[in-house]
Amino acid sequence: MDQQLSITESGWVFGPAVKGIRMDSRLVQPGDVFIAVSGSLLDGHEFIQQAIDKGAVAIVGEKPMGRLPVPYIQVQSSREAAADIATSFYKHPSKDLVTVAVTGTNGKTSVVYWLSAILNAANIKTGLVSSVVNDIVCRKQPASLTTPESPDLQAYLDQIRNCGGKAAVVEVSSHGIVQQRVRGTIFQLAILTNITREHLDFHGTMERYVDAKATLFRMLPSNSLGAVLNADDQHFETVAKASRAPVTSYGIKAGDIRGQVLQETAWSTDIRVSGLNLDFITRINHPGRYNVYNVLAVTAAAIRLGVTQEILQREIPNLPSVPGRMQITGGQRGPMAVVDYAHTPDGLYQSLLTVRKFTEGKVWLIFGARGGRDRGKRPEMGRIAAQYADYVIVTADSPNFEDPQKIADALIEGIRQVDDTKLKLVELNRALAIHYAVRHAEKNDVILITGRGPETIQHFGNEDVRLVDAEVVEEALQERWRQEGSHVPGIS
Ligand SMILES: CC(=O)N[C@H]1[C@@H](OP(=O)(O)OP(=O)(O)OC[C@H]2O[C@@H](n3ccc(=O)[nH]c3=O)[C@H](O)[C@@H]2O)O[C@H](CO)[C@@H](O)[C@@H]1O[C@H](C)C(=O)N[C@@H](C)C(=O)N[C@H](CCC(=O)O)C(=O)O
Ligand SMILES: Nc1ncnc2c1ncn2[C@@H]1O[C@H](COP(=O)(O)OP(=O)(O)OP(=O)(O)O)[C@@H](O)[C@H]1O
Repeated sequence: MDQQLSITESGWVFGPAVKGIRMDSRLVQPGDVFIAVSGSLLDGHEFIQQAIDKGAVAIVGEKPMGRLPVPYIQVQSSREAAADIATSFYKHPSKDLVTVAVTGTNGKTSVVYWLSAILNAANIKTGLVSSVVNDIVCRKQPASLTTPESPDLQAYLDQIRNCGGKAAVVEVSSHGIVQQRVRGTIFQLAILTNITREHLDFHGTMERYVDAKATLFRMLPSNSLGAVLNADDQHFETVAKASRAPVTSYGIKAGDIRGQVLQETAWSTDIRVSGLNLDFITRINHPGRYNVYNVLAVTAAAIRLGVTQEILQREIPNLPSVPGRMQITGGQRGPMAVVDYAHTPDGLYQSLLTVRKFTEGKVWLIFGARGGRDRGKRPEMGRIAAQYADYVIVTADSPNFEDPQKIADALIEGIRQVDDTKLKLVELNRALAIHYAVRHAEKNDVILITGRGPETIQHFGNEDVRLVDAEVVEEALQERWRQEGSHVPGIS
């Protein structure tokens, strides 16, 4: 049996037959090393035979195994080993790139998109790894997790390097940090957007959630470009203390880099940016105060990466839309519909507040909550809905293996605590819920549909149903306009 994988004092050594690293047996191809993980739902060790049948040349796991037809290496932690093996196999791609991590409860994808746009505009070829898409400079691939498992992350970074990329901006979730998906990645800069309630099903307490985020900053080398932190966030001090690297802070109320809001309209905000030798006025063509914070995070990071004030001032007004974030339909004729990915209490609050600002009529909210995720946030989101929307329609998000009615009940409980009369309808069929709102809204009302953004599949147990909020609302609007006797193109 050829030894295709071994561990020596100086690290992992690979034989010539090794072609890739996989943690999912279903994806194994001939020549791959398969790493078996004992997960929360399944045990990867049970898929070792499948991996071998598919051509795995070596197996790594954390349990003793009987005799196998390929070499088996037992380790303490499969996830840690996976990260070490992957960084070694792909020859530490993060060291050859300026690799930037973006973490936080909300705003990660927006910051990843916008920082990479600014860096590309500054002629620094930049790839990105995000929950929406992975852009490896020479092509784009759809994403599944926010932060890929370590072998996939290292493979993406390797591809970015091979495609001539000089920098990579990586969205780092708290799951990703705890599950060692970013172990071994050398970040030059790490950005924190904010920390509010989320994922307590996974972390248990807020302290542990904050600590998971802080771990990313503990990982920053002391000689790196540093940490970029939101000075207005309640957990700023905790995370700043965790960072071994220099801290650059940003904010509206405090921070090394300060944003002063000069003028706000429905769609844009004019800001003056000052501090750290910066002083310029620019326009953010995206709605909401939260996007001022996202842009300030991008600005602080870009400055640390050597981008000039002139480039920032010129490019901030051109920052691209992020799919499924404040995506507007039907504005010309009304009612207007907004699809937004808000799925945390703070995200929902920010989203409703933003929509409220540009609504002359009533605000309709259509929302549900994801099954199998933080249950405690549901009544809180119900309370926020009843407080800031005029009409609330409770529907299904992606229930996964939970009963959609029970999820709805938890949201309704919160709504009832604030104002029973706000609850307009409970309709678990999301398409019907959207059609109902479009049929009943007045022309100057706004219908906000939250929770799923650009997602295409709703999971009901083992059944997958295709549903894209933006497509359904567009179809409903067209139907309404047809009945009103005039057809107007939907996307405005
Ligand atoms: C809670 C969590 O993070 N779970 C992730 C984790 O699951 P797990 O460790 O429990 O794994 P498991 O499903 O029990 O399976 C055990 C092992 O068997 C392997 N397996 C499984 C089946 C098979 O046929 N063959 C096989 O080899 C799996 O690849 C895995 O390595 O590892 C799996 C393999 O990579 C992920 O698919 C799974 O993500 C689930 C689907 C998920 O939804 N994760 C979300 C919560 C998540 O991680 N989200 C964060 C961000 C959230 C945010 O930003 O809001 C993210 O970073 O994406
Ligand atoms: N800085 C922010 N503060 C609070 N809410 C925000 C912020 N930025 C965005 N949001 C809200 O959160 C939603 C998701 O934004 P975004 O995708 O950028 O965040 P995210 O952290 O990447 O989320 P995920 O990792 O779950 O994709 C937006 O649609 C908006 O409603």
